[in-house]
Amino acid sequence: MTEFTFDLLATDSGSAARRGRMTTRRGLIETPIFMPVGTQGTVKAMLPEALKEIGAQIILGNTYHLFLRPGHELIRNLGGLHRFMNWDRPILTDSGGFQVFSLGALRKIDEEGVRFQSHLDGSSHVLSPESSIAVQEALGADIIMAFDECIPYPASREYVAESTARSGRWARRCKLARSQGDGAALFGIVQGGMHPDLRAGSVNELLEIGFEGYAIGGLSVGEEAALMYEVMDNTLPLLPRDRPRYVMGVGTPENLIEGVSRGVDMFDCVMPTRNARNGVLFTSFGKVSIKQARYLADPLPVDPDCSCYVCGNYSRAYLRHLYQSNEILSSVLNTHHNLHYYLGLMQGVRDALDGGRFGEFKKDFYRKRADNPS
Ligand SMILES: CNc1nc2c(CC[C@H]3O[C@H](OC)[C@H](OC)[C@@H](OC)[C@@H]3OC)c3nc(N)[nH]c(=O)c3cc2[nH]1
Repeated sequence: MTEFTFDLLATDSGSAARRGRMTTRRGLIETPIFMPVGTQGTVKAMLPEALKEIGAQIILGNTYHLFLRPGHELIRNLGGLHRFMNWDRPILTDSGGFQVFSLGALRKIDEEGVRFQSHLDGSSHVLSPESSIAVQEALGADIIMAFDECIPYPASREYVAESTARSGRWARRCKLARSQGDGAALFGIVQGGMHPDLRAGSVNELLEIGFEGYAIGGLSVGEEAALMYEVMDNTLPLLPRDRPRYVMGVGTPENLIEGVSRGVDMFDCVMPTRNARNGVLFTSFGKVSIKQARYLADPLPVDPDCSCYVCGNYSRAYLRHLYQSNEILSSVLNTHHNLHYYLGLMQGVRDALDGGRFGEFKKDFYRKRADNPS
């Protein structure tokens, strides 16, 4: 029996946006929510205390990475991933399929699962629905994802259909593989590429199996934003209203606002953390590339409208200096600011939905960017 619930608290009058609350065995999660990515048991450059200070409610871990290094049994023997990384709030782990395809070498996919060579030392491994669930349970994640194939884009309709059907069979095996009494919630992942009928077929199969939540996979794989939104438009209305919807790997601030408008509850993306390490900062008026010469002696904070620790204490000149000097603190401060921006954006969305003014919030979001084309 999982201790997982989802309550729909409010819906927006002018869109499909919704305000919700998840209850997990490690605490509440207010939605819509952005989940910082913590691939190898750390949200890069962030102390857990700093993550809490900026309001992170749940973070992500990666089955593929932790399975290969340091190993899920080692982490289990040390008390699980929460203890290992000193994070006592919820953790969601991906099932590893995507990473095998984006990182693994010489991989071979068949009905059993995926055989691949580690990108670290070339050693051979197999990930299957059963082993992926076992790894995620050993890590102790509070929300675990079904083992699937994230279909590359573009792909032939025939391949999309075959892969989606296989991911459906894998989803059924994942549900059967769960340990009874493990309090984690298992989410199914909808595939189907960019084909509405194959997406609908995938939804129907997952609904028949039954999951605590539903992810839309196979997006943010290089398609145009318009196509991403079209798939959301076709797929989200088919999912149960009383279950969380999670779009994987999404996205830019605009993607989050558009996804919320279409009824998405959960998002994850490496964008705020990866861009931080590359000196690209998110602000209410667009992106700032801190390495640009114009910031050399700029005394202003990154975003004068931002209330974060970084904007309260450091100038653009200093952040540019750190980046140019390749200082470790550059990644720390830039990541702190970018995650504060992403989490703050979603806090603003939740407040707007609570106040019945999401439409105004969305207009204001775009107006601020239009006034300052970066
Ligand atoms: C970017 N576009 C993107 N990312 C997709 C991820 C991975 C999400 C994953 O993306 C990184 O792994 C590479 C993150 O680590 C760097 C992971 O956080 C731990 C995150 O796990 C939820 C997908 N995962 C599955 N299982 N199925 C998908 O269809 C899928 C689609 C994605 N599109």
